[in-house]
Amino acid sequence: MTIELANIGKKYRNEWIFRHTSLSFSAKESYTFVGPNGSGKSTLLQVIAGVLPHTEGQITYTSNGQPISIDDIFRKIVIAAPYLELIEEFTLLEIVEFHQQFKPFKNHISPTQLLELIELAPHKNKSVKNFSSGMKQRLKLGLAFYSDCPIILLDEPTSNLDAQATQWYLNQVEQHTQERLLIICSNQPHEYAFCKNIVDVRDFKK
Ligand SMILES: Nc1ncnc2c1ncn2[C@@H]1O[C@H](COP(=O)(O)OP(=O)(O)OP(=O)(O)O)[C@@H](O)[C@H]1O
Repeated sequence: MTIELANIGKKYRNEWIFRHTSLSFSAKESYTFVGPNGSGKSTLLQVIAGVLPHTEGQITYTSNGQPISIDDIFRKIVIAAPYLELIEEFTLLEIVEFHQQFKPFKNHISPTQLLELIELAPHKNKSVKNFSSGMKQRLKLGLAFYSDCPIILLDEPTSNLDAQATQWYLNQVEQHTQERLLIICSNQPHEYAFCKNIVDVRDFKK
């Protein structure tokens, strides 16, 4: 899958967050959006994910040379981000089962198997509202890494992760993103050191 941004802009009230943004994202490549706090990384990521509308310009998603409509793109993209909430009243197993109805896991992995793989199985009947922030982050990342989607978007992937969980994240990136288009938003070089394409969003502040 590829994504093409042509002259994209996003405005909140009178403020352009980014403008005249033209970028190409290729299949099986990794990209990181960098820039200081408030520079527009998360906004750009959410526009690409289709969860925020853009103000001007055009986004084209293509699979095997065929354009994909915005209505179908959500099945191709998975996003993990601090501001995207989990359903707190659900147990861990219920969340995973719910997620799988919309975005099935790779290799027909079952919800129970997923919990083993992301090392959260002992907590399967616990309400997610009682999870620590690091456990929630591991769950969001696990759902993203194991979903069978060609595009994976990660915002601040190691926020709330301890050193051991950060190493787990780096191992998962290596195992699960080689064949996918990966876009990260980050201010932490250790979470994107492997990434070849760095995009500074300050370049789109005009
Ligand atoms: N719903 C909104 N309404 C108005 N302004 C908003 C809204 N959401 C974000 N912004 C503004 O858009 C700008 C970019 O925010 P964004 O979260 O994209 O930055 P960021 O680069 O991801 O920052 P950080 O590194 O702190 O996560 C900020 O000035 C922010 O205040």
